[in-house]
Amino acid sequence: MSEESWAVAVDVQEATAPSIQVDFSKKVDRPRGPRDIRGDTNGNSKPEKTEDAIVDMAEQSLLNKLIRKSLVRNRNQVEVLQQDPTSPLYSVKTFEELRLKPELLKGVYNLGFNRPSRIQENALPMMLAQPTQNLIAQAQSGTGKTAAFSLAMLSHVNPGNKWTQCLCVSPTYELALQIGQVIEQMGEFCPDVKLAYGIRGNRPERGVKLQEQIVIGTPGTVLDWCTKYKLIDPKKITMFVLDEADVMIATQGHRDQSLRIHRQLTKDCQMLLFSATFEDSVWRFAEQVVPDPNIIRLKREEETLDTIKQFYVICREKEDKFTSLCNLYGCLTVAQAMIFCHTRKMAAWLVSNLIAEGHQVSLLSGQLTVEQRAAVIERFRKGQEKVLVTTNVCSRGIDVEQVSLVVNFDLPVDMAGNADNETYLHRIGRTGRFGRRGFAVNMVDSKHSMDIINQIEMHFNRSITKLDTSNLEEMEKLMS
Ligand SMILES: Nc1ncnc2c1ncn2[C@@H]1O[C@H](COP(=O)(O)OP(=O)(O)OP(=O)(O)O)[C@@H](O)[C@H]1O
Repeated sequence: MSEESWAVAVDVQEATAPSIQVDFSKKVDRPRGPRDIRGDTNGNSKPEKTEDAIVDMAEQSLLNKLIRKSLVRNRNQVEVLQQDPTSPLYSVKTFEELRLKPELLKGVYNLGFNRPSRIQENALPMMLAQPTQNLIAQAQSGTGKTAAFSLAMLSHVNPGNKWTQCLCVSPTYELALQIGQVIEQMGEFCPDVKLAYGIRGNRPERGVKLQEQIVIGTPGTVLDWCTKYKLIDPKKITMFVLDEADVMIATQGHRDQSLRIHRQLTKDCQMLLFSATFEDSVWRFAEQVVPDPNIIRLKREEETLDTIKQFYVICREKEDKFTSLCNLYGCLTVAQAMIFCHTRKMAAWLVSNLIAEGHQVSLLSGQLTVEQRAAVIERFRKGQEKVLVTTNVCSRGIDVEQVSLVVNFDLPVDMAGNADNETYLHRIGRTGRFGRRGFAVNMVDSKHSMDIINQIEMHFNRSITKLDTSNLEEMEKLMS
């Protein structure tokens, strides 16, 4: 089990224990060619994901969508593997070059998109090409995948034909709604193109074929609509989009339903598959669903420790850690800080103590709904609270540019109690971004946690300096 799912398990256990209530209102890889995507050559397989981890993946995707207001910066080059390497590779720098219908172009500009994102530059011409081409695209969340396939669907349909032509499946009800919203906004000036939501609770009349050209939904309902209720004729589907493939295949049922929908489509149907990550299992699934694919991949921008000063503070127990934290915070002119705890209970304890000290703190906890979490992040982003306390599980994907201090109140460890270097990098890589300077402070409360600091130092080959938070002068000097 990964540290993340382990921490989820800890949180689940803790959920049954009485928790401290905080009143916020008071204070507030590997890319492989089309012919080379079969299985893992090392024979390695990742452990099965737990149910919690699956829920967490879908929730994380939704959270990302809710909090994201603009494209994620990424300076990496897009990798393109064409099915036919001899065919010219088209990429566009403007939306005009795509020769979209004027009303669709108007919708794109109306969303505030001035030019295609990196992944869109290559993906859009491929998705709109004639004869049609299949595509597998991988890029992290926030790089413009949803906008890309929404545009492709809106451009693809013939509004004069009153039947479903594009099918898009997404892992959850909420994610489907989010995609639908993008399609609706982008298609605002295309009144003849209609969209239906194939999600639970939505029951059009049985046996009467839908007139909507685009259907977006979850695999179970969409499958029912195709087979049981006969609302859609799968043979008339000419574009099939599978979004968030990594989240989809994490649930066996979704995976099978997606394959059953796919099996009813014709071989001429254009297949498009999107995923934020690409483990081997995703590749194997993609291979089943997308024959003869073009592949586009945008690597994640590497996180780096280069612009981050790292420290550790020796403490005894949590009260002592708390005092150190207050000293530290008092000494620094910190824009914003993120503090990581291992469990929900510890995070709640810390928040209540910080609030009692008069700090403006928010808590990002697994007990909150996704919408509440999005609201907490949004407030933090706007600077309404300067400190965000969180567990690792809740914090993935949060980019707040003005964070200049990250505190590991609890150090990141794996199941065996060893340093979790990847999580360490994720956490502190949030600060010191885009050339800014950042600080990371690690609380060390045992010999074991000192060993972890040593492991982290060795792993990254960067020294972590001892800091005495009771010595203001020294601290100011070191952190200046
Ligand atoms: N060409 C563009 N120009 C400006 N903004 C864009 C462009 N394309 C997308 N965006 C915006 O960037 C954000 C991320 O885009 P989008 O949701 O399409 O990315 P994604 O890769 O699908 O990520 P996620 O899976 O998290 O939704 C959205 O707020 C979207 O409106």
